[in-house]
Amino acid sequence: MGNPFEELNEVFVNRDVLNEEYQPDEILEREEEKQAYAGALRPITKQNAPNNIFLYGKTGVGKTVVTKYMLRKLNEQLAAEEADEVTTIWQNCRSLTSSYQVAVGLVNQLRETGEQLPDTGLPSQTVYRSLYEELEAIGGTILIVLDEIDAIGSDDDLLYELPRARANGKLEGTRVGVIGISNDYRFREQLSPQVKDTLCEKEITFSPYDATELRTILTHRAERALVEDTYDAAVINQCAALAAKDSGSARQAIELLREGGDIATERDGVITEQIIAEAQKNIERGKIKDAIKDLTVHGKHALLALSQLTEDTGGDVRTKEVYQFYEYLCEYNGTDPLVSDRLRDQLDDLAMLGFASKYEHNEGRRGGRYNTYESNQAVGVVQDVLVDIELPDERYRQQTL
Ligand SMILES: Nc1ncnc2c1ncn2[C@@H]1O[C@H](COP(=O)(O)OP(=O)(O)OP(=O)(O)O)[C@@H](O)[C@H]1O
Repeated sequence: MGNPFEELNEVFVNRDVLNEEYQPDEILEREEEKQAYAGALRPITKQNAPNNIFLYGKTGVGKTVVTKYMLRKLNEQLAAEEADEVTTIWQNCRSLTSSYQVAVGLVNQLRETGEQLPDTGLPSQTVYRSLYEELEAIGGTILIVLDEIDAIGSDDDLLYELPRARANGKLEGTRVGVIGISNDYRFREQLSPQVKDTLCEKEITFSPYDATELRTILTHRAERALVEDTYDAAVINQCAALAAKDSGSARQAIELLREGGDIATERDGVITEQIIAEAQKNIERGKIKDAIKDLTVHGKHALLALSQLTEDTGGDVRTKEVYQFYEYLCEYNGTDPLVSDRLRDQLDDLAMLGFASKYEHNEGRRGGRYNTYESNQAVGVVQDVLVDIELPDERYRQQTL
């Protein structure tokens, strides 16, 4: 028997080209956005104060990749002119839900391990002072990129403070510009007028890609990632069309091609349209599993109970039946169950998230009004993900209920 690795039919020349972290040397199909970005960054090349820039667009439409590209090009330009390069600080704000946390995140990026600030407990002004000290120590022009800036919510005074730091005498030798990135347009709308005026000094909107644009981006990647003749134009078109129809996200299109490549490598080394259809199903299944993992502990118990009952009864499960099994399941696993009204909320949430369907019944005076639920997920899939929750075996279940 040969080495199992030799049995694979490799389709990739360089699979990393289809990875999220890959930095393409060319940005395609974003000419207008690059122009607008260059315009917004231009004062820096003239030794003037930087603008603040706000980028908005749905997920996967190139906000990050274009920003990284533009910052690289900016420094290349400055180096060519023998001017001082700018310093960039990239802060993802995903789990940072206040100005305090973002400021601490920034300080800690700039400090050694032993000198980190605590996540809570200091007065905000102390944290801001530390931040200004760190920025002043770097000097020159500093661009602070706040990715997923919407996480900061309404606690946005850092976004007021930072751009005004120099005007307010907090910084002397340093110029700071903020680049905020978001895929939530409501965030921009809810900003206080003063913050909006400064942060959104220059705004660049990234629209979803259409199928033609995605085809260009994908073709360029495929030429660098895949062995010739392991795919054809129809496969590229299919990935582009599926992603354009769903989200307009280049990430989704690239992911489809990568997953297709993985499947083909385990088969006969050719990516076909059928394989891309399979890849799409795999990715969707993966997303469902991730979403189940993200449910609250009660959401998980409720979903497991509902999917088991859906399988046992064929669907249309009444709330009180779900409750009975849910309560039992919680106790079996050592979790305190919610009261039945709160379980109803959990079931409504599951329906809203697409995990379950809810049916409203009204049988007039005789039967009254009631709801039934049905799980859209097979109990096997749910149980595969929720390995921590034990489902008692059927005989035991029948006896107990
Ligand atoms: N115009 C483009 N040319 C080449 N690659 C692109 C282009 N646009 C997006 N990509 C690729 O698509 C993927 C997603 O892009 P990116 O991370 O920039 O999206 P985003 O808008 O920042 O999304 P999110 O809001 O989810 O962070 C990356 O792998 C990126 O390299």
